[in-house]
Amino acid sequence: MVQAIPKTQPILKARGETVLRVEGLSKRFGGVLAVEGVDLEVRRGEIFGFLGPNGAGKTTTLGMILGLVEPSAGKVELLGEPVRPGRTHALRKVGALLGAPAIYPHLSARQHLELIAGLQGGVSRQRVEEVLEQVGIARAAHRAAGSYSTGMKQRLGVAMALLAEPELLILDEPSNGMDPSGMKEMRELMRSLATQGVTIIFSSHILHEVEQVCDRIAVIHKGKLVAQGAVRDLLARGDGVRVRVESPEEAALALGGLAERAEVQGEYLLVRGLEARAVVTRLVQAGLPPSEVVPIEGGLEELFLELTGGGQ
Ligand SMILES: Nc1ncnc2c1ncn2[C@@H]1O[C@H](COP(=O)(O)OP(=O)(O)OP(=O)(O)O)[C@@H](O)[C@H]1O
Repeated sequence: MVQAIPKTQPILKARGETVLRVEGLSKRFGGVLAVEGVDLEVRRGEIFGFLGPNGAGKTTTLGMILGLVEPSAGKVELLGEPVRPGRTHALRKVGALLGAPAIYPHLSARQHLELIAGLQGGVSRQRVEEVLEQVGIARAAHRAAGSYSTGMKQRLGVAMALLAEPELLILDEPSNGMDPSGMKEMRELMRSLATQGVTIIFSSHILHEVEQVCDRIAVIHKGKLVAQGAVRDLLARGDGVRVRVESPEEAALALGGLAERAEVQGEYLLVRGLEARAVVTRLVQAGLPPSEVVPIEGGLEELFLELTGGGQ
């Protein structure tokens, strides 16, 4: 279980202020345009999910945000400061875990953290203990990390990223390789950290994971951003209404421009992005009154599959 902890969290700054702004970010690797014109905005205190199928460009984007990968175009502003590889003060306030953490199997979790504390300087012994509690591995902190489960190793990785009391935590596929209970623990850990004031950006190709824990998400597909917004708004976008009409094709034309999407399905028309009442009103005005109106709860999964062409 994740334990609620410290009294020493630094973040009492205004929730909602922008901590990360990404504009027109692109990255080309030779002939591959891995990231193309991505815009992102992440606000303080939120858990922001960066969702996309394998190879969509998530890791490359996070690498550019962290100043590890030089963008081909566009800009990144972290905590109000432009990110330039190798010389960005704001990066000191950012903790990151990209991929599996570097773990020495014979060292305990506590020894890992003490080692990093020594290298970073200015990190107290008390902070090491706080972080162990914070990620929920205090009781196993004396054991050799080689004996830890995948979930515990990831927690240790998060603990390492938290040592310097970051304002922003960036996690690339933190649940990769975990079983469902490990993934649940990671979600609980993220929630617990967010309530302590840490802003979190994490990437995932698993919709379910993102949907359950995030305030807002961005969906990337083939290097391009295809959606960004509050989870509840995107959920609503996946919803729709199915109407039975005499001529679904004519009805689709009548709704053209008003609805986000209108798709003919046999005798029915599936309409998204427009309330049932507005659909009916418009169809009646067009002389095409529906004989049946059925609300559809598509949800995020349907939207995600549509946006990414079914790719996970
Ligand atoms: N150093 C590199 N050199 C060449 N191509 C690269 C490099 N890094 C990434 N790519 C390519 O860029 C694209 C995006 O890769 P990226 O790793 O950012 O995707 P991802 O969404 O993180 O995927 P995954 O979930 O599989 O890690 C892929 O086509 C990948 O092959």
